[in-house]
Amino acid sequence: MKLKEITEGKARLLVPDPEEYKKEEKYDPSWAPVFYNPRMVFNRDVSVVVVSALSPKSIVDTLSATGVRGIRYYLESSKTEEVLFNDKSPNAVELIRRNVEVNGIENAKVYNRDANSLLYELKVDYVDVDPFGSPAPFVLSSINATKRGGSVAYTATDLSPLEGKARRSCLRKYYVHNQRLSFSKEVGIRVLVSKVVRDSAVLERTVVPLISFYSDYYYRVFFRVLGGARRADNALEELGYFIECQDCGYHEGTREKCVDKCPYCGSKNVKVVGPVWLGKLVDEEFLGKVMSSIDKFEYLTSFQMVKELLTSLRDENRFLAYYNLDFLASRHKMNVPPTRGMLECLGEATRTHFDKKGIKTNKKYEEVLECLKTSFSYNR
Ligand SMILES: C[S@@+](CC[C@H](N)C(=O)[O-])C[C@H]1O[C@@H](n2cnc3c(N)ncnc32)[C@H](O)[C@@H]1O
Ligand SMILES: [Zn+2]
Repeated sequence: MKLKEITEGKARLLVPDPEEYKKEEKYDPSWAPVFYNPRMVFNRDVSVVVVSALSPKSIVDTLSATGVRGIRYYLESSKTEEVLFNDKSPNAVELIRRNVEVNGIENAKVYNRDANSLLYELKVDYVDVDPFGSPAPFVLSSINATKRGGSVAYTATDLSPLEGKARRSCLRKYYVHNQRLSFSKEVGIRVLVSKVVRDSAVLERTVVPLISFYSDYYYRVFFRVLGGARRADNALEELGYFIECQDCGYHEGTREKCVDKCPYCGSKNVKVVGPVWLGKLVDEEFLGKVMSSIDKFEYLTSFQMVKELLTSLRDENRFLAYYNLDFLASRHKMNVPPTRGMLECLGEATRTHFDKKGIKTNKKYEEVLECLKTSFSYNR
């Protein structure tokens, strides 16, 4: 394997040299013998910051590839007592061993196993699941491998099922009846949380979302894992459905599955999606802890972006499901209103990191529509 040395965060890493694996001057990380994607640096930077607030004693980097995550958590988050690395690819394992040595990681164990079978043999404080595509095949085993009170994180890059484009795939992987809605960027993450809540309940455990976000082409969610059938039952109570009227643009989250007409305008042209997570996507106390120690991560290349993301997550956490202004305006045959004007008009409202054209508010739908008309007169 032709390698190149790079740095990411505080780690020195040997990764496949992209120049060697190009095809017709193009490069895709999946063409190299071991996967390393520079587009995921932001995901890893946020993860380093979050894992630092979790301060786990033992970590498993379940799908390690180059080992970058486990190495960075050890160097930048907390000197954990034990870091376990795993990948089913022998090439990856060889590279992980070299990278572990280059970075002087003591207490590392490197496995060359199928992730699911390994996870059923472990109990650790923090499990990281960063797969190709969907994390669904690893949810049960990773929840099982997390100690009570510990944490687990998932990356999902399979946006097509999660956002309701690949509907059958969404049903297979997540058992959610999904379809395209104007706020599907947020629906997608709530489909993922719903799956993790339901799988945890099977094990008489539950999960509390600590930090959940969307970026670029993936979702990332960190959960606290708690024990107890009663808690699992309570979490299931927070699942429900989104309905969206295709005529007037009204939407809501509801426990009611059989909605056949729009509660606002009476139209039958209504889409229903679910079961989705209708609870909070962020634990505000935990987010406060993360933000209070953010300054020690000033060295991160994406430091400003991480701060902006955390601030946005804090601001939008009190609202459920954003309105996409393009969609609303098109339903009412109007020009798209200025976002600033809408925010000023509504008062109790915020932008959302899910969508540049999105706003979140808990104002009544009548008021949203009123602002759609008047927001043009606000200062831009
Ligand atoms: C997206 S890559 C991981 C990237 C890495 N976490 C990072 O941040 O750069 C997924 C890795 O999972 C490995 N993999 C896929 N299925 C697996 C399985 N069932 N058990 C163990 N490893 C697996 C692949 O070989 C690949 O290296
Ligand atoms: Zn309607």
